[in-house]
Amino acid sequence: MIYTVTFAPSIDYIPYVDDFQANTLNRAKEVSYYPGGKGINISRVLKRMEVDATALGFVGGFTGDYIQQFLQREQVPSAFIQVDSVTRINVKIKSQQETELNGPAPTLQSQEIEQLLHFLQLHAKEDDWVVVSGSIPETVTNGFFEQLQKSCALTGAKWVLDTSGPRLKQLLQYQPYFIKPNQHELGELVGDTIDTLEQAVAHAKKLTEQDVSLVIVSLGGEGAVCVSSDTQFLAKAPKGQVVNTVGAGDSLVAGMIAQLAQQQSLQDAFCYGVASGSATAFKEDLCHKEEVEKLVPQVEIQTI
Ligand SMILES: Nc1ncnc2c1ncn2[C@@H]1O[C@H](COP(=O)(O)OP(=O)(O)O)[C@@H](O)[C@H]1O
Ligand SMILES: O=P(O)(O)OC[C@H]1O[C@](O)(COP(=O)(O)O)[C@@H](O)[C@@H]1O
Repeated sequence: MIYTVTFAPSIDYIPYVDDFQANTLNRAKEVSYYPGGKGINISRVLKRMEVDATALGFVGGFTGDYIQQFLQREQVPSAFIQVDSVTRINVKIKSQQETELNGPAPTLQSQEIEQLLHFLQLHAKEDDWVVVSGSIPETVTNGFFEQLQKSCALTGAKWVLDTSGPRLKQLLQYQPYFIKPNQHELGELVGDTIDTLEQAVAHAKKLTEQDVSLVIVSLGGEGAVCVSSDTQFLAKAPKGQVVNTVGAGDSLVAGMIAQLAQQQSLQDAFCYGVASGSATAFKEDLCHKEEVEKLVPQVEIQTI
């Protein structure tokens, strides 16, 4: 079983606007509302790939109800903890460019966080995966991750971290199996600007020498690099008409884990992950299995 943890779910509100301008009234020609937050996106993609996964996290208010109903309709298994605060709405304006405005993560009470930890300690067993993705509220202390690491070490479950900012740096000491920063997030993590592939690979390599087994750096339309202690791959992304890149990174993570959990090789899993990211970038909502499989042969993988 794969458990996705979204501390800060969202409704992704997507207005499509011709020629968006700041400081004036804009009118959207169309809008969409999707359940969002990185772990929730990963769970939705895994469901479409016919891989067992349960979405965990914290939801509240009318927005939380919307997310739960949406996931139920798609038959995405979930076991959310209900909280008092209203789940955030993240705005993703699609115009000539994409402009995003994400709300803050919720403030969680210590007993709510404990409830999640107990669930994971009870359920995550050997060969299971715990994927912690997206913003992490400040009230979720490092102690949570220390306990999660201990529990995974005891059971043989793997835990994965896809977050950004200072928390990514702080949490590496708890040795997630893999991380997936994008180019910008890797730069923030290592305190350097990443302008070239060589820089991305060199920094990723250093990270694998410290706390992480695997580092995937996603490079948007360029593809991604995958670095472990003994392998280095570059995958060039397929070319296509980009419609909406929200959730592309989450789809990459979902595709990789889906394959790794089915004992596929790292190279095949990475290729499938990159195809999944691109399949999502080429449509409005998240990718489906058939779309991913059509793109797999177009991903150019090379050992670097
Ligand atoms: N313009 C694009 N064309 C083709 N594939 C894309 C494009 N943008 C993203 N992708 C795919 O999605 C993956 C993740 O995208 P990226 O934007 O790097 O992640 P994030 O959403 O986490 O910032 C890329 O590695 C690539 O496979
Ligand atoms: O928790 P954060 O970092 O604010 O990110 C949440 C946002 O990221 C998303 O999960 C999309 O992530 P990616 O584009 O990186 O795959 C949205 O659904 C959500 O609005």
